[in-house]
This record gives sequence, C-alpha cells and structure tokens, in this order.
Amino acid sequence: MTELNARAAKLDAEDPLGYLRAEFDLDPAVVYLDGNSLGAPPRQVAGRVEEVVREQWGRRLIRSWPERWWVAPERVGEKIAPLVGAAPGQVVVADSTSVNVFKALVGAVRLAPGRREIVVDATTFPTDGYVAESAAELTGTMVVPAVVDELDDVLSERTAVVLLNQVDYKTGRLHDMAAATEKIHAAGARAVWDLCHSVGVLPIELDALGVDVAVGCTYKFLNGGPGSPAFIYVPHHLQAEFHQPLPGWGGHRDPFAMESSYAPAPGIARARAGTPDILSLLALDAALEVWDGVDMTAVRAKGLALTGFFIECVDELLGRAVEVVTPRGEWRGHQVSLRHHDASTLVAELTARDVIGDYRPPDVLRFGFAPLYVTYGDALRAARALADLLAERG
Ligand SMILES: Cc1ncc(COP(=O)(O)O)c(C=O)c1O
Ligand SMILES: Nc1c(O)cccc1C(=O)C[C@H](N)C(=O)O
Repeated sequence: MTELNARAAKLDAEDPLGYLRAEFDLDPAVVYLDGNSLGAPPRQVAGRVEEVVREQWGRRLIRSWPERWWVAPERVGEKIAPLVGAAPGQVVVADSTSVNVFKALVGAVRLAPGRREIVVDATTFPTDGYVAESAAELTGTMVVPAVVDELDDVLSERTAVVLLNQVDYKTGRLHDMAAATEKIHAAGARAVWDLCHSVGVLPIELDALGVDVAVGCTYKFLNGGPGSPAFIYVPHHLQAEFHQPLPGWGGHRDPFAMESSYAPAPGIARARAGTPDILSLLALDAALEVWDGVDMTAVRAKGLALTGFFIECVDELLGRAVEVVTPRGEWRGHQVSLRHHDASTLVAELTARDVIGDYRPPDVLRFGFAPLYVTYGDALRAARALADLLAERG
C-alpha cells in the first residue's frame, strides 16, 4: 500500500461525517465528483416522491393544496434558512435561480432609487450576466463588469446593486462576503449574492452580514434533484419595500381571493410568482433531512480537508501535467479545478472509467467534493485515474 493509500484509509476511518455516506443512494463502483452540479440522491427521496404522488396527489387530489402544498415554499425555505444564517421568515423556495436573480436584481435596483449601475462579477456563471443585462434594460440602468478583488475601481454613487458569487463556478475561488458587502454598503449600494456554489459548503451569515438579497440553487450541494427549485432571501427589514418584477398570484397577499389588482403578501411570500413545482419541491424537502444534526463547521472542515488531500494527490501523482486553478489556501469552495489543454477529452475518458467530474470551457476539469458523501478514497482514486490516463498517453 502506498503512503497515499494509507493516508486516505486513515482519513476515512477517522472522518466524523463518514457515517453520512450511507444516507445516499450511490453506485459503489462510481467515484462521484460532480455534486457541485447535480447532488446525489439521499435515500429517503425516492420513497417520499412516490408517497407524494400516490397519497397526496392520488388520494387527497386537489385537497392537498390547502392541506399542505400551498405553504410548502415557505416551509421548505425555513429548512434552508439555518444553512444560510437567516432567521425565520426570510427565505422562500421558488422558481429557478435564473428567475430569482431577475427578481433580486430588479427588486434591489428599486431599493436604490436614483442610481444607475448594476455591477456584476465579470467571471460569473453566464445566466447571472445574461439576466443582469435584461434587468438593466428594463430598469434603465447599465451593467458594469467587475473583478471581485477590485470592487473599489467600480463602486461609486452611481452603483445601485452589486451581484457577486460567493464561490466562483469555474475556479472554485471563495470570495470574502463580509468584506465585499461592507464595501458595497459603504458606497450606498445593495449587495446581492448568488450562493449556488456555497450553500451546503460553509457556514453563511446573511443576517449578520446585512446582505440585502441572496439567491441560490438547491440541486447542487443541497441534493434536491435535477431542476429542484431555487431559493431567495430577503431580510425582514427590506421585505415591505421589496417590489419584485414578477407579481404573479403566488406572491399576492390573498391569492385565493382572485382580486383583479396585485397587492404583495406582507412577508417573504411576496418573492413567489406562480404555482410551486410540488414534486421537485417535496423531493428537496425530503433531501434536506440529511442536514438534521449536521454541524456546518464540520462540513466545512471536511470539505477543505478533502479538497486539500485531492490537491496533494494531484501534486504527487500528476506533477506539472496539470495546473491547479483553485486557490490552495482556505479561500476555496468544495471543488478543485485543474487546467489542461485537452480537458474535455480527459473528462470524457475519466467518466468512461467511472470517475465523474465535469468540463468547463475552454480547458478546465472540475471536481466537486460534497463532504456528506465523498470519501478521501474517492479523491485518491480520481487523481490516480487521471494520472493513469495521462501516463497511457505518454
Ligand atoms: C452561479 C450560478 N448561478 C445560477 C446557476 C443556474 O441557474 P438555474 O438554476 O436557473 O439554471 C448556476 C448553475 O447552473 C450557477 O452555477
Ligand atoms: N443546472 C445545470 C443543468 O440543468 C444541467 C447541467 C449542469 C447544470 C449546472 O448546474 C451547471 C453548474 N451551475 C455549473 O457550475 O457549471
């Protein structure tokens, strides 16, 4: 046994979160390192979805709406709230992240009257940039791209809103939410955070940091399933003024009164738009049960240790054949990105060997390390598989 094998075995044996892997329905033959794109299914989800279809839909039929479904977006939002440092009544699950970015940006621009610029993280996931352009067009503002480390260069009395990612989807870099939010507020602007790659990764403190609006998806580290609905956070003190641009009946103060004019619900429900996607929402509801009693500090510690161990394995087994793009210090999420000119083919070949990561253009191999189910042994096997592939090519 090599030294790396012995280390991986010891780390797995001593892992305080190791017991959680058994809660996921994973193929033991597969090394799954793409939970930063689509999380793995917790075991209880399949049965719960079946029960929802058979009992709640099949037997209770439309009675399920008043009995339990209509308030599910807020109820499931309360399960996400502790994961993002939000007191009750400030998170609702609804729509996709793209739709929520739109609601968040337009709503936040309206909270910054007289200001004409939306600053957007220049390396953001494309949807945020596309949606920001549209939000700017509709609100008479303009988009200003920014390097997150150089916010001072773009912030001014013109800035209405700044949209940033806590963790960059391509490099895995973690940004300093506290420092950036403080700067944004010092400039008199609103801070909107996209938490897609950080929720379920590290302790997040939205209330404590005074974040204005946040959005995030639930199908990555929260394991809600393909297309599970996203969430949006608006703190209590901004809710009354938060006028989002999709005033569907779902966000009305009295939806079933069917009034002819729109009046927003008094609380976070005003961030809803139309009918909730119940099957996906209740799959997410079941998936979130795995977080019960899990300490986010332990999750973060394991995520850093796992990604750190993977980087060590890459250094030792691959040397300079690839470039580690992800920061080696603590400012990273739970993914490691490697640069190689033939990244796309390598990812396909790794998948054929049951090691699943993903490719992001033009030259990045991305590996996600979900601490609830990825092992140190998985990290080593992935690095070794990549090293073997490159060795076979000579
Ligand atoms: C940072 C970020 N924002 C948004 C999205 C996706 O938005 P949607 O859930 O609407 O597809 C993703 C991933 O798909 C993402 O990585
Ligand atoms: N949302 C996705 C989808 O519907 C299909 C494939 C991938 C995704 C993703 O989530 C991509 C992901 N946000 C990323 O960081 O690249």
